[in-house]
Amino acid sequence: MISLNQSSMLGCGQTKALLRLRRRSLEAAPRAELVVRCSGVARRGSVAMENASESNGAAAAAAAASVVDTKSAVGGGVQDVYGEDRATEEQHVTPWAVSVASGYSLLRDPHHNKGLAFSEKERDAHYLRGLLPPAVVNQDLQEKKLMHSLRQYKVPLQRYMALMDLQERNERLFYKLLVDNVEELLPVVYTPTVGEACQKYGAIFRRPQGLFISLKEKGKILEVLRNWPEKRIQVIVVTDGERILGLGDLGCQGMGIPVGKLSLYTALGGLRPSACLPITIDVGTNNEQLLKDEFYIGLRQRRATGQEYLELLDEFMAAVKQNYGEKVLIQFEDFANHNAFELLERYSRSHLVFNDDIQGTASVVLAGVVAALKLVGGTLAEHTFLFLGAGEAGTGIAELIALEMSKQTKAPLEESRKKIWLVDSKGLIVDSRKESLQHFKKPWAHEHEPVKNLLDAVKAIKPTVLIGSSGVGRTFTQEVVEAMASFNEKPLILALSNPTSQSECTAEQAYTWSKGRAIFASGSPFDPVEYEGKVFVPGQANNAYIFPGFGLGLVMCGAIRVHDDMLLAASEALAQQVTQEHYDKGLIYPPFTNIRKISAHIAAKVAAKAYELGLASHLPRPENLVEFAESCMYSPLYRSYR
Ligand SMILES: NC(=O)C1=CN([C@@H]2O[C@H](COP(=O)(O)OP(=O)(O)OC[C@H]3O[C@@H](n4cnc5c(N)ncnc54)[C@H](OP(=O)(O)O)[C@@H]3O)[C@@H](O)[C@H]2O)C=CC1
Ligand SMILES: CC(=O)C(=O)O
Ligand SMILES: [Mg+2]
Repeated sequence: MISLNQSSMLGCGQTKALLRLRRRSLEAAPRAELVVRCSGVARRGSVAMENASESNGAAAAAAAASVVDTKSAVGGGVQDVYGEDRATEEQHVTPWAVSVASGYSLLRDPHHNKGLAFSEKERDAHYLRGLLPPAVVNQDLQEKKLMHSLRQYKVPLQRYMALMDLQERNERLFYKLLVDNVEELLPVVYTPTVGEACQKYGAIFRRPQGLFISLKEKGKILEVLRNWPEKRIQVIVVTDGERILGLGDLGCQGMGIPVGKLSLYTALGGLRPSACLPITIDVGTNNEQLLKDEFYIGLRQRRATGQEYLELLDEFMAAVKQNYGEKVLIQFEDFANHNAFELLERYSRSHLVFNDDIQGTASVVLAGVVAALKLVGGTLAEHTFLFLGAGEAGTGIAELIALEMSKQTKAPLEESRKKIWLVDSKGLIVDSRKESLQHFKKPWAHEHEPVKNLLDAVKAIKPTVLIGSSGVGRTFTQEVVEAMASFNEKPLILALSNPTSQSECTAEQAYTWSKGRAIFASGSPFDPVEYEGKVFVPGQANNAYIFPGFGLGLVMCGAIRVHDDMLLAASEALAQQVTQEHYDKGLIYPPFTNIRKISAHIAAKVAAKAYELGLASHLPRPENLVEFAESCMYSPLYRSYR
């Protein structure tokens, strides 16, 4: 028999096929999980047991031992992950033990708990009698009940907390809710509510949901990684909390962002929850309010910078590679731009790194713009772009649009860049400012006289596309939108800043001030708007469309590096999912309801590009990459336990 440990070394499609085969051959016998304990911390080993009943416990243990990874050495029945079996007598080792999750501990294990959905047979086999009330209900009914009770909460943060509790209690049910009700729940686990959750994270903190790596852990980051109970990590989302959405420095409380992003990796992209690791690097915070807050959960010091900061990051990146290998995807999220560009550059040749704010946002916005061409006409190169905000999102998007323009027109990149203008807090970026500009702004310093504010820049540049990426709310004023509408039949206006409070304008403002002519999308969702008897449905221009499918594509082909052409491929795949029906509603993105299908197409295009570029390591290349992506996706449906 092949162990689950062995099977998980296979491609995920093969693993699924194997699991199906096993399930059939064992006649869906209920499955118990081995729990490996170390100093009181429950560790899950992906090991199947033939039978967990007391009467044949010895046989079960023997069977379990026979199915564990071949790497396990001197007995123990557990893979020798950290070389303890090989340790000499002088070396310290971890006291591993093996036990079976059943009874009360099974109910308390979020990965395996099914609540009232445990069948009569499972209740007998797993010592659950009396621990549950008599009713047996199915997962659909559990979902119906939970959605009903979630809808009773009028305060979004209460919904957020209820969902986080569910994730901690019953992981599969949490993901089933998220997958089946994505449009309704996305604003709860993600922007805008996750922003409020981060602001109040200390006060609402109950149980840690990811790894906290602070300056205190300097020199022992590898050990900290080893404290995490899962070993086969495929995606890490890491933040240092310095630029959380448009809310600024939230220090250690930024943890809500990696947790939220990774729940989308699973719900929207189908990555296994156990393969996802949220991490917050705590180097302090410059947020005075948090430093004074008695409930603050992070280091109470101002941010480390320079050499001290980089040394911690270097140690972290080296430890990740050492512990999880070359192919773990590290997604940087919500770092401040003075670190974000440098970190991406620093590790892009040694690690599989992706900055969602720079690259994921670029890919999603390019897709929206390309789709919008069907509504506004012209080619990419025939449009003129103006950004409010020249940071990670703004310059990241600008660069990818310019790259795509150049590919289409065969013009040099410098020429394409001239169609794109950016405004920062000091005004239009022009050549006379070049010397004092941060390096990522320099390519956008075009010849022009100085312009101090957005309205004057709009009037001077006359853009066809206006993109907000400033993190400052209500900066697309009535005058700005009216100016856009005065020289564009259909102005394309994207207010990307999150959360809703920081959106450059609301959907209602965009439609009303443009007299119903704007094509509008925003980073955080807005409800449909009725203007002069017509209903306008605003789209959501958010990197959540891209990163789950993008990450799945990288993981499923075993990519070793991210390449710009993969971002273009993801963007193309997303734009192709916009149908005439969507265009008829004025949408430039497909609805999130179809996101798993969309993610499969994105993953397929990304993987295809990786194979083409020689950056994929899982060989041979599957013939049908869309089908392969779908076959890799995690299903939140309950499994039967033998
Ligand atoms: N929808 C989506 O998918 C995404 C949305 N975002 C959102 O975009 C926003 C910006 O993120 P990011 O680019 O990473 O942030 P950065 O801090 O890197 O960039 C912000 C930019 O906005 C400029 N700016 C700030 N205030 C003003 C102002 N009053 N007028 C003009 N420009 C101003 C800054 O100018 P200066 O350089 O002079 O300081 C800077 O260039 C955030 O709200 C974030 O939530 C980000 C990623 C994805
Ligand atoms: C969406 C996102 O990544 C941000 O606002 O930072
Ligand atoms: Mg972000």
